[in-house]
Amino acid sequence: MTIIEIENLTKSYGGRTAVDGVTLSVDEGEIFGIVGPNGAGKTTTVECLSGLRVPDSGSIAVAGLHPQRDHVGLSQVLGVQLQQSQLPDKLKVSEALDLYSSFYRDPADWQELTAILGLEEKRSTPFRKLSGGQKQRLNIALALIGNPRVVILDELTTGLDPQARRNTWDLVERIRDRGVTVLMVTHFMEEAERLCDRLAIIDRGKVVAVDSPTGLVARVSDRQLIRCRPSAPVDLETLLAAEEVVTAEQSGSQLVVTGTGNLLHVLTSSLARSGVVPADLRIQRASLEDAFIALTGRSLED
Ligand SMILES: Nc1ncnc2c1ncn2[C@@H]1O[C@H](COP(=O)(O)OP(=O)(O)OP(=O)(O)O)[C@@H](O)[C@H]1O
Repeated sequence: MTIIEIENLTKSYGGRTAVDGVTLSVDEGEIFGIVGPNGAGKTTTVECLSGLRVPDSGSIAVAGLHPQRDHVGLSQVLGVQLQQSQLPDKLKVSEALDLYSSFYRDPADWQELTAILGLEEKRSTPFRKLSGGQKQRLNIALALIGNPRVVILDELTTGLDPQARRNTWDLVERIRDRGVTVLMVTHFMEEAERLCDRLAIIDRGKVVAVDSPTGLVARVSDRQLIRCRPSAPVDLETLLAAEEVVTAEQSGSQLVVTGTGNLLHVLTSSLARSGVVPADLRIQRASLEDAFIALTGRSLED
């Protein structure tokens, strides 16, 4: 079932187009990513979705609600964690959670949320004394406090160290496991690849492609490259006879095979039939980053 529907959304700032005809739909229960370089229009899109900005044209529905007309209803079904949200320095974690709970008819149990988010020990700590990761987790708790059906997470892991980033990914999966639809904005390809069921690549205000991470990679290339060190010389002719194998070369002790489909199975079973054991076997495939470059003509850092 579709829970977010965006059709032909446009938004300009002083004559400069930030979002240029974006059409997207997000299914209930999925983790959907919006990926694109700085300035692509990602934040503007989610700000329009959450009712913080008024679009120039186009239509938006979240759980059937209109972000401007049904603002009060929307706030009960949508939780938002925006980039760089700030709380007053002296506000304690428990005070922030109490305050936000009071905005909702049926708030979540924030004691449970702080336990899930690893903030139990920080309940009496003022906002300014929290680390970057703890602030992020508090912002996530505040986005979840209203028991939303949909949560928007914008650049959730920017500024976090690799460990904190991985912990946050686990957390996003746990949020989805609670039945919440997650719409996340990111410019980290690894994050999108790891977490998102589907994602939209946005570039210069337009949607370039929408698909699963593997679907996007396959659009660009399903070519794989396998390297290994076989325990005995390999009959390359036999390997090349397989439909999946495109090239097979032996250089020194290394065997390098490229191909498509279930290449790994074809290679390992062929070697096994001749009693050859492949050591140090490594597979390389195109990455989401490669797909992004092929689809947009530039890298995320451009
Ligand atoms: N309030 C504003 N006033 C004027 N221009 C703006 C405003 N907000 C965004 N823009 C411009 O609109 C374009 C899209 O910005 P937006 O923040 O939506 O992109 P983004 O993809 O989220 O980028 P980032 O990852 O850097 O946040 C950019 O060119 C940006 O400079």
